[in-house]
Amino acid sequence: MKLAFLASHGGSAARQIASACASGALVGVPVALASNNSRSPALLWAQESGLKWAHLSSARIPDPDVLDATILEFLVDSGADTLVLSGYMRELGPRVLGHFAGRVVNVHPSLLPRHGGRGMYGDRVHGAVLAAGDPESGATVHLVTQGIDEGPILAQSRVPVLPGDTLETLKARVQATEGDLMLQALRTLQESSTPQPAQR
Ligand SMILES: Nc1nc2c(c(=O)[nH]1)N[C@@H](CN(C=O)c1ccc(C(=O)N[C@@H](CCC(=O)O)C(=O)O)cc1)CN2
Ligand SMILES: NCC(=O)N[C@@H]1O[C@H](COP(=O)([O-])[O-])[C@@H](O)[C@H]1O
Repeated sequence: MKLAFLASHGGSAARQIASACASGALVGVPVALASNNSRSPALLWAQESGLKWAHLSSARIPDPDVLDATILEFLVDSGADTLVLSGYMRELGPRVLGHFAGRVVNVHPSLLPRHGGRGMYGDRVHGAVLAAGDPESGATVHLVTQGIDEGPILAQSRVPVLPGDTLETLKARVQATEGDLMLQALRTLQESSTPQPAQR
C-alpha cells in the first residue's frame, strides 16, 4: 500500500499511519502529502519526513477543475495507490475521486450520518454534538465519494459524552480514537484488495 495524504492542519492521522508503517503495524509506505494551507504543521512534517510534498490551494489555483487536475497529477507522480484525508477541509474533486475510486478514506469526528456534511468540520462537529445533547459521540472512517461524508462507512469508534464536557474535552476523547480507527480501516481496505487464494 503506497499512501498519500491530504491535510489542512496538523495531519495527526497521517503521522500515526506513518509511525504504524515504520513499526510494521501497517504494511505500507507513506509517499506524499499535499496541503491547501502553506503554513500547515502537516506540510512541515512531510518536508522533514522526506515525503513528496506540495502546497495546492484554491488561492494558488482558483479554477476548481485545474486544481483537481493538479492534485491528481501530484498524486499519480507520487506512485500512491491509496489516499487518506487527514483533516482535509476542502471538497475533493471528480478527477481525483475517479482515479482513486474505492481507495480514498476520510476520518470524520462524529458518528455519521449524524453531524456530517458541508459546514461540519473540526470544532463545529463537537459543538453540534454538545448542542444536540447526544449521549455519545465518536469518529467515523469512510470511503470518500463526491457527496460530503456520504461514502460507505468502514469503521466507527464510540465514546461517551460526559456531564460537564466542553468542546475541548470531547474533541480530545474522540481524537484519541482516530489513529487506531484509521489503521483498522486501512487494513480492511488492504484485505479487500488482496487477491485470496482459490478455494480448492
Ligand atoms: N468529495 C468529498 N470531499 C471531501 C469529503 C467527502 O466526503 N467527499 N470529506 C471531507 C472531510 N470533511 C468531513 O469529514 C469535511 C471537510 C470540509 C467541510 C466543509 O464544509 N468545508 C468548508 C471549507 C472549510 C475550510 O476551508 O476551512 C467548505 O467546503 O465550504 C465539510 C466536511 C473532505 N473532502
Ligand atoms: N470533517 C473533517 C474533520 O473535521 N476532520 C477532523 O479534523 C481534525 C484534524 O485534526 P489534525 O489537523 O490535527 O489532523 C480531526 O479530528 C478530524 O477528525
